[in-house]
Amino acid sequence: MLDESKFDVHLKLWALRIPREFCKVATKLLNGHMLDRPRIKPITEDPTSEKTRYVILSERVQNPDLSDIPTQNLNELKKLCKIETIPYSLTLGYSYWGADHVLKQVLPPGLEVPSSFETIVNSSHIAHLNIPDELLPYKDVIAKVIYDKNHPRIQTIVNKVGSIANEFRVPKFEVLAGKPNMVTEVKQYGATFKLDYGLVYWNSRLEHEHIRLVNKFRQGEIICDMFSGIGPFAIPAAQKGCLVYANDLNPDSIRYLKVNADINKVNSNLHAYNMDARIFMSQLMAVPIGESTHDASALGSSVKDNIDESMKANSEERNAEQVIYLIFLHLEGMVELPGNNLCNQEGDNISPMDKESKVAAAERSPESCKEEKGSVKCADGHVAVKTKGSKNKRIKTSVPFTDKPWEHFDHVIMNLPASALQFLDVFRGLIQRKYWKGSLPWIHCYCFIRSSETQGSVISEAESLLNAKIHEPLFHRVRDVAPNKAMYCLSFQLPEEACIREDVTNTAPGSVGR
Ligand SMILES: C[S@@+](CC[C@H](N)C(=O)[O-])C[C@H]1O[C@@H](n2cnc3c(N)ncnc32)[C@H](O)[C@@H]1O
Repeated sequence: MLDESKFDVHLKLWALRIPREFCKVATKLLNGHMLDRPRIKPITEDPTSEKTRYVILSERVQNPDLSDIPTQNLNELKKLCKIETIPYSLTLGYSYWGADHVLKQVLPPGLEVPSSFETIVNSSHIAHLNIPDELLPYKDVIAKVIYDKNHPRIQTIVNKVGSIANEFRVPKFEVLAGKPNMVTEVKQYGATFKLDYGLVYWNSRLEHEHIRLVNKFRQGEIICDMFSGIGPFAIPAAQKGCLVYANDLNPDSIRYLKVNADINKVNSNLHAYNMDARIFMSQLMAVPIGESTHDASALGSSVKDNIDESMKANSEERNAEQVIYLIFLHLEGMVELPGNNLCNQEGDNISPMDKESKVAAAERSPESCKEEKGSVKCADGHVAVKTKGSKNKRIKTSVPFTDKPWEHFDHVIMNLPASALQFLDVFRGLIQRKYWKGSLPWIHCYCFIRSSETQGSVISEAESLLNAKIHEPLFHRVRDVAPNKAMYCLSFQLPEEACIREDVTNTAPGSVGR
């Protein structure tokens, strides 16, 4: 327990009682001789009369004859009004002192005082401490003081326990003071994110990176976010008018992603999935039974609309190919085969090829565009995103979504820096030439580079996982995470030799180029 009375400091001062209308002129004449303490007003009420005020004098004014104040100033004031000198006691208690002052007295000398903290963002009510080992015996008192000094802005004080070892990248926290409420709301560039800091990954320091990457996307583009978290890339991309397929292994992240899609009114162009990223990409590229194919034999052409009727007959075969592909990856140790939990948040069938459970734009009446959750879906699959009444910078546009990722997607985001590179082999033979339209996608793969490593070594690793040469890779330094470790974003266009498979019946999927 903290004995708050231990911090009381009693000051014996002098004050001048003056008519209240002379306060302003007295302030000028007594400049430099009034009490000068942070957060304390030197002119205060007179408890005995409404018509007078106390001007509290500085600790330096020791004599009741006021000989410490220049006589000329004092005489000028006396000429203007009647002044009366009275003793004035002031106690500066626990509530007056800042956290730094209090903790310096509480902690043993020589230990650094941890009066600063990080909130998960400025507007958040959660203060996040990183108490070093030598201060752990004092963690409760540190938390109490920081809580008392920052309440009500701060309502929960947490301390990170251990290092992040779990696959969801969620730090463990212990609540040291305040309400054990880890649910908070943060804002980034016009988007609102609700999250439970104890259940999902969140890092405010990535704010600039989120927006940097999203700025590269254009409205109407199709984005696959393999490790989406609660959506700091996915939601702004959807706001911009992209169609986003977002996935995360952590069910809580996907729960909050859906909440955030609702809050930001982008449900109509964001699909959320909860599975391993490898399975997600494979499922995304699985072609549905009965799906008509296009003669898209040449990569690089933008629109192919000659329907190849003969391919329809092969749809069952293609569906079987997707199953073979997953079994193949499983046998290779690349994926866990999906169990019953392979569904998205609404419990839909996992496959994005299931048109019924996805954007049903094509099934709508051709005459009308229907308004739905802040956007307008039209029969031709166009989505017009509204801006009215929303603070968010959503783009008013008409977006020609294909909603057939096996035909085309533009960008893949892979923000799992500790191991995203290892997932690059999922792109081997992922794209079937006969369905694909347009240019090949860009991959944005986050990684850490230690001082012992080079960008060249990262490229070598990526090329060996893709089994293809990467042309014109781009590295962007995101931030330093430790003295000899930095986070980078490696962006490159997926090489054709890595990702294209001609005919799955002849070539075992996933084995392309091995
Ligand atoms: C570093 S966080 C990035 C989250 C978000 N994209 C962001 O920028 O804040 C990595 C995310 O990957 C998820 N994750 C980890 N392993 C995964 C896997 N095998 N498949 C899919 N998601 C995974 C974690 O749950 C976590 O939310």
